[in-house]
Amino acid sequence: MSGTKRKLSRKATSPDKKRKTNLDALRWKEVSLPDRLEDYEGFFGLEEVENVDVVRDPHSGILSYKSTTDHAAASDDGDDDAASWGGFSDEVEDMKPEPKPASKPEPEPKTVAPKSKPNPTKNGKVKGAEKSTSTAATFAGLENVADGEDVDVSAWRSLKLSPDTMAALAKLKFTKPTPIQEAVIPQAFEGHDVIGKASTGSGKTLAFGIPILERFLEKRSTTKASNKAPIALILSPTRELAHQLHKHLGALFAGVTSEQPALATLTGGLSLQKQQRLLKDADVVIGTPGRLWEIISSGQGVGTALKRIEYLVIDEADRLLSEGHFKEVEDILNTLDRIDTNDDDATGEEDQASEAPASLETRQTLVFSATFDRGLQKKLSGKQNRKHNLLGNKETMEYLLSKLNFREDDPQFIDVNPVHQMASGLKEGVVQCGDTEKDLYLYALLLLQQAKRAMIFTNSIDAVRRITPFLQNLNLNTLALHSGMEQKARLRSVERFSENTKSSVVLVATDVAARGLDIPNVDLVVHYHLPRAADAYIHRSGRTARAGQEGHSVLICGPGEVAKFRRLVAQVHAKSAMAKLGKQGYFVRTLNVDRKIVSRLKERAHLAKILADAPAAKEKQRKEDDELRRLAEEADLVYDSDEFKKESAGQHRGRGAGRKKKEQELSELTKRDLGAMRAQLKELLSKRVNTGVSEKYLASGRVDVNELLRDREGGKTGEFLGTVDNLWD
Ligand SMILES: Nc1ncnc2c1ncn2[C@@H]1O[C@H](COP(=O)(O)OP(=O)(O)OP(=O)(O)O)[C@@H](O)[C@H]1O
Repeated sequence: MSGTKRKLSRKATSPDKKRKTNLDALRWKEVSLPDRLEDYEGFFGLEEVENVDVVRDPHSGILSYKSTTDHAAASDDGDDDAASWGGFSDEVEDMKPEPKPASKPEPEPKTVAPKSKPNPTKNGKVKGAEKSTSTAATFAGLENVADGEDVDVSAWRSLKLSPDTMAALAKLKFTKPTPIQEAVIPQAFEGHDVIGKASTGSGKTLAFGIPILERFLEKRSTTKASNKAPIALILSPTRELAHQLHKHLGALFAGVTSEQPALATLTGGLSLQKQQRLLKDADVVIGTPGRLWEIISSGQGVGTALKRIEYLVIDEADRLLSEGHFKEVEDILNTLDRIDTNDDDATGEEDQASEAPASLETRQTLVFSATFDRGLQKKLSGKQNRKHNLLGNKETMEYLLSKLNFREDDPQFIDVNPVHQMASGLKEGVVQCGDTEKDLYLYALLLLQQAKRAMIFTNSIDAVRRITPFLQNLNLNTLALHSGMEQKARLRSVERFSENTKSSVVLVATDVAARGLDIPNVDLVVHYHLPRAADAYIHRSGRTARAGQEGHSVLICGPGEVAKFRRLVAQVHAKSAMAKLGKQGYFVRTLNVDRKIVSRLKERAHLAKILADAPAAKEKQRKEDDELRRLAEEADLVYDSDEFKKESAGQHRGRGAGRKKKEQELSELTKRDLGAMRAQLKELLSKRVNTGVSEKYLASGRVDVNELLRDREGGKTGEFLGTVDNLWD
């Protein structure tokens, strides 16, 4: 099975009501499938359409489709169900732009630079949203914005934005630009290529989103509908980030009162046909390299259309190639850059006679991340930098930049936080514990913290699979996110974690969630495993303390991880350390979690762990048994699993023997054993835990993590790295 299946349902109608139409112009509706079907490889979904007759020509035998009502066929302006798709699930809010005018004036001749700047509003005040000076407003607040109230957006005036964009910003209650927006937007308007670095959660999305919107607004009055092509392509390393970008940009575009840019997001795991249909009408295309290349290489003029983009944006650039997208990224860039002399492009598509010349000269490239190699700027300007690359991503970034066809010799390098890598409102801590105590300490930390919403990062999918039921067994509302999950389930987890920002919820994830995800009000990030590289630590920690808010990042550190963590912290805080030289500098504080309290949680954690691990151990055992039985049958032998286990028990020695024994014990637990444990755990969870301090109880979270992480003037309590003098030890 492959692709989306379509089902036509027939209804009798009089022939005079029928309109001949083509398949893509019909109003296809998605049919919900049972969950088990979603895992079918290559099967993206089922769509159906009503009020359509299939008519066979009596002479030629050719089939055609005739709509029996005006509603069956989607109008040419793209007003179909597919065009309304966007955001985190197939049913999410409608990002569909207003219907477009039937015709537009001729396109303006292409200019090289600078791009013309839009008109500012007179006083910077925009009707249409409430007055606010908050810079911590987020897109999540958009739903609450009431039209008809005033928001003072005069701080944006120096950027000379159009009234439409000013109105859109007012609706978002974004009263002033963030530093990266203030620095990048004028450069983009002047036609420069930009490489932008700013800490996590500092508003990089709008630093490129606003110039794209301005260009769209400027162009829309001069572009003929028939000559329409996307003006921007945004490449994202992960699917989640691509959908996040769609949501953010969609929220900005939705504030434009006149015609809005249409977004198409192309990611794997969701319907290919739907995305291809959206693409036809798109002004701004967001894509992950794999799916984007799949669509470009399938032909249909997509590569040709994308050659005309005026903005190429690479978000989280230092991650793009490390996601294994090397080949696709290269193919996409080659397609964008190829100047077609006669007929074929990379995909074998025929060039359209009406195609505008390749936009190589006018296309600007905007590259962003929170973590770039410190020596990158010098490299770019041709100076050799022999220093070590502290973030370990030099090669991939250098390679990517060498492949990008910048318009200028020297792109503008904008680093708005050269000293501090981490968000300013972030406090970092570490909990030290034994290797086998991590689950227990994680539970203790989640109970002790005042925070309600936490993201737990692990280095493996297996760990996510294990920790999620462990925490669920302890009555913590826990969701999972990893790349082994079916795409819709991934988006559902993010959506459920994001949607109710007031409830207590924990998201356990691999690094697939480390970048770009902008989920409001995450109070705590926990690194269950030490991240493999410093940039991962920065991006994971950056899921909290966003948009000027406060947050905490805590590493649960086993004995074997201490030295590596010290090195990692030294890398991340290297420049801050220089800046603070001679003064006390605590970058990461030890959280002295009271061992007495932890020991009172031990029994709960032990039971929860058995209950979480037993099903997986049983499943593994079942698979092993099946395989051995099959092999025995092939050899004409009788397989007795009990006998086999007894024999092999004696053989398991050395590394992994303990784990194997534990797995076996778990797999042998009966339903009854597990039921008894569940009852015991329930009993324990119903009781409060005495913290031993003046008869205080843990249930309400008596220990304040914030207090533990507070800077103490001259004091050494809770210090992890000590003074900066020791930083390089
Ligand atoms: N000018 C502004 N005023 C107030 N809030 C803003 C402004 N610009 C963006 N934001 C908000 O800041 C939050 C973070 O923005 P964004 O996701 O663009 O950060 P980022 O720098 O791309 O982060 P990351 O590096 O983690 O991807 C978003 O919720 C966004 O709504």
